[in-house]
Amino acid sequence: MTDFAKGLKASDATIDGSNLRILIVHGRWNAAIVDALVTGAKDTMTQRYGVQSQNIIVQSVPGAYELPFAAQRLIQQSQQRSQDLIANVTDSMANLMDDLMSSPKPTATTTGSAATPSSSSGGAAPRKLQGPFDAVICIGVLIKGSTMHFEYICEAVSHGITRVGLDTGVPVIFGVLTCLDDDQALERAALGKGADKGHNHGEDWGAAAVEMATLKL
Ligand SMILES: Nc1c(NC[C@H](O)[C@H](O)[C@H](O)CO)[nH]c(=O)[nH]c1=O
Ligand SMILES: CC(=O)[C@@H](O)COP(=O)(O)O
Repeated sequence: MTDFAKGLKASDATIDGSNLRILIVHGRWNAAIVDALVTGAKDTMTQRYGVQSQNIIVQSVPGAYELPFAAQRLIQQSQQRSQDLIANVTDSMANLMDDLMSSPKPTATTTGSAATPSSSSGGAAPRKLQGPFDAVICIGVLIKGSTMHFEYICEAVSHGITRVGLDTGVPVIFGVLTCLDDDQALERAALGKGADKGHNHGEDWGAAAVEMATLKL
């Protein structure tokens, strides 16, 4: 990795990520390298940008080829869940207002406490709204073997991840290493065998996710 590239930081550390919900989807091939990349992304988001660890959701899939499908489905489910929660809260508030409007007015002998909403509103206390994901990071490690399988997966995964972001409107960070040998992958997870361990690209992906999430494009 050139020195120039090492100096590139995706975003300004002053960005506040404390209210962000981030999804990390990762493959299980080359697991030791993937795990280092996931840790790099999580640590950067929590330690540098204040993202709360409980707001970083991690989902594994068999391999890189499954990343676009899983990212799309999890984004759609989070968006639907958020819409359902809002609808439930809206219904509960409407029922509560109906109850309040139909309850007898408090008299002078009332003990002075404001009429408390009856439980007939039926709605449970609204759960903490679990909003949709603000950004997604797809993490995988593809290492070329002896056939063209590598090329086909790289092509499918890169196009697939791009399409998920464009189709859902949620920023999806391309966190897939496409390496010709093990050493290239190790060095891009700061696990290199030489004196220079390399640079953990997961850190850059975490920073990019926070920046894209806060841009609210
Ligand atoms: N060779 C690698 C794979 N191959 C598996 C595919 O990603 C996929 O899971 C399988 O073809 C079933 O659909 N995956 C990686 O993540 N990394 C590799 O090096
Ligand atoms: C990226 C791959 O799918 C690759 O590791 C598979 O190896 P091979 O091409 O030798 O089957």
